[in-house]
Amino acid sequence: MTSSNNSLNQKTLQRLLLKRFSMAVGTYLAISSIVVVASFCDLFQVAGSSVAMLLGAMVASQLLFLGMFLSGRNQRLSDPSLTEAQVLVALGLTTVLVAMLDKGRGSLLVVYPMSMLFGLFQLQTRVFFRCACLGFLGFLAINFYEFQAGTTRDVGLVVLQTCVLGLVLAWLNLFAWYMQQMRQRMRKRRFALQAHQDTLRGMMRQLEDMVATDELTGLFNRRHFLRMAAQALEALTPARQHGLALIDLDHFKSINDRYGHAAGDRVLQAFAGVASACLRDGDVIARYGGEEFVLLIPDTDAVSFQACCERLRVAFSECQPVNVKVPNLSLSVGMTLVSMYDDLDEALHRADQALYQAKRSGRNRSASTWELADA
Ligand SMILES: Nc1nc2c(ncn2[C@@H]2O[C@H](COP(=O)(O)OP(=O)(O)OP(=O)(O)O)[C@@H](O)[C@H]2O)c(=O)[nH]1
Repeated sequence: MTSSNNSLNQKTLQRLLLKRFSMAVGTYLAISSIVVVASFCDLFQVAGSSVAMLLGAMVASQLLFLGMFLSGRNQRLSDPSLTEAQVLVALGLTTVLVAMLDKGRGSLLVVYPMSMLFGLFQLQTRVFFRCACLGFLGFLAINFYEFQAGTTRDVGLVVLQTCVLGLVLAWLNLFAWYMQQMRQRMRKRRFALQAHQDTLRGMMRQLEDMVATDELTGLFNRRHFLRMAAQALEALTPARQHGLALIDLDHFKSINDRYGHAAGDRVLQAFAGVASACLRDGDVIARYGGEEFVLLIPDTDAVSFQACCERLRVAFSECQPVNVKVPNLSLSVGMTLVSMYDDLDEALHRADQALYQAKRSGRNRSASTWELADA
C-alpha cells in the first residue's frame, strides 16, 4: 500500500517536473529565436559559427536534462527537480550569450533575471542568492576581461548595465526571501489546521461512541443495535440466516428491592461482562432497555444459535457481580431466526413472544419461535 502510494507520488512528481522542464524548453526556444534575430541584425561581435555553437550548447544541455528526467536518474539526486543545475546552466549560457553580443547586450541582460525566476519557488533563499551572485560575477568577469583587453567601448554604459543588473538581481533576492517566508507561514498554518482537524475527528469519534454506547454496561444501545441489525439484514442472502434473541434478566425488580439499585446496576454490568466474554467478534449484543438485552448472531442455524444462548445463560447463572453478593442469578431468552426479506420489527416481535414463553414456562431458560411453531 505504502510502496504503491510512493510510486504513485513519484510518478506525479516526475510528471510535474517534466511539465516544468517543458516550460524551460519553451523559454529556451523563445530566446534562441531572439538570438537568431540578433544574429541577422548583426548584433554579435563573433562569427556566426560561434553563435551556432551557442545554440548547439543550449540544445545539448536541454537534451541532457531531458535524458535525466526520462531515465529517472534525477530521482537519485538530493534535488530531483534539478532546479539549481538548470538555473546555473541557464546563467552560464546567458553569460556566454551576453559576452558574444556587441550593441544588443543591454537588451538581452533581461535573460539573467528570467533565468533566476525559474528557481524562485523551488530554490532555498541561500541557494537562490548563490546563483544570483554567480550570474552577476559572470557579467562582471566579461566586462573586466573586455576592460583589460581594451575593447570596452562605453565605460559609462557598462557601469549603468552593471548597476541595473545588480539592482534587479538584488530585488529578486529580496522577493525570493519574502516568498519563502510566506510559504513557511502558510505551511505552519496548514499543519495547525491539520492538527485541529485531527482533534475534531477524534472528538467526533468519541461522540459517535457515546451516542452508540449504553453508559452503564458499555454495550451498544438500542438505537445503534437497530441500525446494525438493519444493515445485517440487508446483507443477508437466501442461503443464510441470522439468529436474533431477546434476553431478560429474571426477577430483576426483586434484586433491586432486596439488594438496592446499585447492586442491580452491578448485576447488569456483570451480564455485559459475561456476554462480551461468551460471544465472538461479529456477534452483536446491546442493551435493549432496563434489564432487557438483544443479541444478533450472524450467519447461524437453529442448533448453533440455541447452543450459544444456552452458553450465555449458564455463564450468567455462574457469574459473580463485583462487590455484591446476589445469589441465583438467571435469565430468560427468546430466540428467532431471521431470513432474507424478513422485517426487523416482526422478527423482534417473534423473539419477544418466545421470551414471553420462556418466562411463562418458569424463567431461567430459552425458548424459540421454531419450538413454538412445532408445539
Ligand atoms: N438497578 C437498575 N435497575 C433497573 C435499571 N433499568 C431498569 N431497572 C429495573 O428493572 C426492573 C424490571 O422489573 P420487571 O420489568 O418487573 O421485571 P423483573 O422483575 O425482572 O421480572 P421478570 O422479567 O418477569 O423476571 C424494574 O424495577 C426497573 O426499575 C437500571 O439501569 N438499573
